[in-house]
Formats: sequence, C-alpha cells, structure tokens
Amino acid sequence: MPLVAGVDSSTQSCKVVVRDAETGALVREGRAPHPDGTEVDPGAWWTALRAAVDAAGGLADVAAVSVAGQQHGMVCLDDAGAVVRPALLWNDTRSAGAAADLIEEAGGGETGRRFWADAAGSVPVASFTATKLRWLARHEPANADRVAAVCLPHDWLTWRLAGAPGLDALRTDRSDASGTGYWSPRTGQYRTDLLERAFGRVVRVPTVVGPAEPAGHLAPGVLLPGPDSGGGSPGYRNPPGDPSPGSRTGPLLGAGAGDNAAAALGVGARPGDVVVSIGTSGTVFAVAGAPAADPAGAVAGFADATGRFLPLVCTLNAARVLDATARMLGVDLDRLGELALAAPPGADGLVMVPYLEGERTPDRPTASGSVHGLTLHASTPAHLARAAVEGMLCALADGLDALLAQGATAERIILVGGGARSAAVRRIAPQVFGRPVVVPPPGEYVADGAARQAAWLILGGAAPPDWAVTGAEEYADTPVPAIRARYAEAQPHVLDRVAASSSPPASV
Ligand SMILES: Nc1ncnc2c1ncn2[C@@H]1O[C@H](COP(=O)(O)OP(=O)(O)O)[C@@H](O)[C@H]1O
Ligand SMILES: O=C(CO)[C@@H](O)[C@H](O)COP(=O)(O)O
Repeated sequence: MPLVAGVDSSTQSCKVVVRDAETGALVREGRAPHPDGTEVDPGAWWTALRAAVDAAGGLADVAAVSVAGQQHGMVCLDDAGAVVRPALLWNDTRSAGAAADLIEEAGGGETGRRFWADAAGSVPVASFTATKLRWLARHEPANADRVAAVCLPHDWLTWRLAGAPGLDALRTDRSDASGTGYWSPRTGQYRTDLLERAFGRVVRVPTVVGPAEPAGHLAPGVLLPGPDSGGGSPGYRNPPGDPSPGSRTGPLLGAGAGDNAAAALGVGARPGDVVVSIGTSGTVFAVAGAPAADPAGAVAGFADATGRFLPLVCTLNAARVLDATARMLGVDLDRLGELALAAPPGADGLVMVPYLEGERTPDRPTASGSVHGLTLHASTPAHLARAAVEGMLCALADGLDALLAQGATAERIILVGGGARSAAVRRIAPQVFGRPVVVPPPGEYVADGAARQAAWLILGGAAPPDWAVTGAEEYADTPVPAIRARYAEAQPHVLDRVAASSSPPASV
C-alpha cells in the first residue's frame, strides 16, 4: 500500500492530502492559510506548505509528492536563486495596460488578439505571467535587471521541496506552462520570442516535464521542523553547477500542475464534462482533445495534466463575493445561504454585478461591483444574499456559453471549490445554468488531482490510476432564464474602482 501526497497551494490556503496510491483512499490531510493580497512573498507559501504538511502528519512514509498551485503568478529569481520581489498573483490587475500593449504591438484589435491566440493559445490579460513581466520591465527596471529565471508558484514550491538545487533544476508541467503566455499548447514548446517580446530579453524558464515524469526528489530534511529559510534566499543546497534536482534517494516529486488542471484530474473529468470551480477564482473548463485558440479572448487555450487540453474561462470574482456579502450583512456563510434561499428566484429584480476585484472575463480590470434594481420591497438581507449568489453564477454561466461556443460539450456539469459547499449555490446553480449540476462530496479536489498524478508517477501506465469519486449528488431544478436576462441588462453598467483608503473603516 504505497502512499502518495498531493498539495494544493491555492490563493487562500495550502492543502495537503495523503492517499493510498492504488485505491485513492484518503489517509490523512492538513491545511494552513495564506496571507491576503495580490502580491505575496513566496516564502509565505513555503511556510504554509510546511505547516500543512505538518498538520497532515508529515511525508516520511510517502513514495511521491506532487504540487498543484494557483496559476500564472510571477516568481522571479536572481542568479543565486533568491526571490527578486514578491510574486504578482493571477488576480493582480496592475498589468492590464501591459496586456493591452502586447496586443497593440502584435497588430492591435482582432489582428493582435488572433496573433496571441494562435501563438500562445490565449489572448493576454492582466492575469498571465507575460504581462506581469512586461509590467516589471517597465515599472521596476532595477528588479527586472536582476531576474535570472521566472517560474510559477507550483514550480517554485516543487523546486524548494527538491532543496532549491540550482536554477537548472526548475521544473514545470504543460498545464501551468500554458498559462504563461510564452508557451504554445499547440506545439508543446516554449516561445522564447514571446518571452523576449514581453520582457525585453530571454531569461531561464523551468523545463517542462511530461504528466507522469519525475521533477526530482524530495530533499532530505527539507520539511523537518526547525528554522525556515523563508522565501527570500534559499541559496543552493547542491554545489553550483550540479543540476540534479535534489537528492536521488528521497520520495519522487511529480511534475505538478496548475490548480484547474489538477482539479480536472481530482474529479476524474472526462470528455463531455464541464467543471465549474468556485474558489477565489471562478473557472469553467472542459477536457478536450485539441487545443483551443479563441481570438475573442474569453476562453484560454490551456493544456491539461494528462497530455490533453483544458479550454478554460476564468472570472476574478467567485467565492469571495459570498464572503463580502456575508460581511456586509453581518452573517456567516451558512446564514447567507439560508437568506439567499428565502428570497424568490430573480430576487424581485435585484441584480448584483460582482466585479469586486475588477474582472477578467469580460476584460474589465478597473471595474467595481454594482447593485441594480433596488426597490423598497427588494431592500432586504435575503434579496441581497440571493442577488450575490445569482450574480456570481450568472458570470459563470456566461463563461459556460463562451466555452460551448468554442466547441465544448456539457453532458455533465461538475461543481467544485469552496463555494460549492454552499447549499444555496448548489440549489440556485441549475436555475441559472439551465441544466442540472453534479456536486461531488466536499473535498480538496486540486490536492487530490496532484496526489493522483503522484500515484501515476510511481505506478506507471498509460493513464492515471482509477480513483473512483463516489457519493456525488445531482441538483436539478426548473431553469429561470429571467435571472440571466436581467443580469445581462445590468452587467454593462458598472463604475471604475477608486483608490482604496489607506486607513481602515471606523468600527460600528
Ligand atoms: N459553507 C460555505 N459556503 C459558502 N462558501 C464557502 C463555504 N465554505 C467555504 N466557502 C468559500 O470557499 C472559499 C475558498 O475556496 P477554495 O476553493 O479553497 O479557494 P482557493 O482554492 O481559491 O483558495 C472561501 O472564499 C469561502 O467563502
Ligand atoms: O487564474 C486562474 C486560472 O486561469 C485561477 O483559477 C488561478 O489558478 C487561481 O485559482 P484559485 O486559487 O481560485 O483556485
């Protein structure tokens, strides 16, 4: 009964699961929080990973570990392997202007968007690593000059687990490489010309390893309790010039994956499935046999973690819309759900357009959220709670339409992520999507997908081991098209954000 571990280093927290490699049975798990913010010292992820591993009872008995993580975040390393500046995360919108510039420089408009969709699978938006590199080159030239390598959150954590053994040992996988903007899902190769276009020069990037290939070995002692070297300056554990990714005797490290690709692996998504994930981001994605290239920019043409493809739509505003609305109403998430279900479908015309962090799909990086249709009758906590759930789901339903327009089929819609723990979300989703949704039991499907990849690595074979996901429940209801119609009317009418006040609001 070999054991394997999977890690999900996501936006809000780090989760670790330890599972039986053959059956997939859960043996133990742990988690630890991440700091808030869209700019984070990678050292905080390392600290959280160590704490989550500790809470999961350690990794002394596992045969392999894979790390999945939030996509796109820019982790820049200098020649000595130290982090150059805090990572800019996928939901940091400061590089929106850089995205527009990259499209303009490629011919602008439809020509520029088509260039990027064909070359990198996706049209640049502020989320992608390439645009963050452009921002760094323009706004922090001294930091840009120090960059010797750029990698992603999961690449960096895998490298730290290997003992930070030199920049040559950086590894990534297809799914996360496909979110950089300088890797082609169609050819499976880096486009260093696009990296140079974005950053002004070519820097080192992680080697892309196949879905069931090793990325190194867990370095002895790297997770033992004791002083943590943090993220700033891990330094080299191996002599400079020794490119071996860590010790050759510890548990194997898997290639890892972007968190959405890992979720697809964790829920066992197959062609015909559309997964809707409601975490910090809202994502709608499908497993596909061919790469997507959407010049409109709504669908990102990512690769998956099995050798196939993962066309995906992402919104910046999902579970935190519920957090924010619960905060406004002074209730917890369970009560928010009860309130939402107490109001009628359509919330008597009250609509929330939930662009609380700007928005990525549609591309409205400077937008703020809005509430429309206020009347005396609809001015109740229940109506606002309902409008929040419906608005968040309407944005995802628009994503589903975009995915279907790119040729995906939705024989089954699978709902996952922290937001799927809400009974209101599960029950309102079929009304908004116009189709039933399947909800697997609450779980950490990104970490599970990473663990399944680790099991594939040690068991071998042409496909990952069969780990049955049992106990899924179907939620069905009569579609209520009026909810989306009213949302479509309200959606274009939002204000731009104003700069946040530096002082906290006075307590009431
Ligand atoms: N019972 C619940 N009802 C509604 N939302 C929930 C519930 N439990 C957790 N969440 C939401 O889950 C979110 C975290 O989801 P998760 O998928 O772990 O995010 P991420 O992977 O982006 O860190 C939180 O913002 C929280 O609002
Ligand atoms: O940017 C994307 C996908 O393109 C996001 O899905 C991030 O990968 C963050 O994921 P979560 O932390 O919300 O799971």
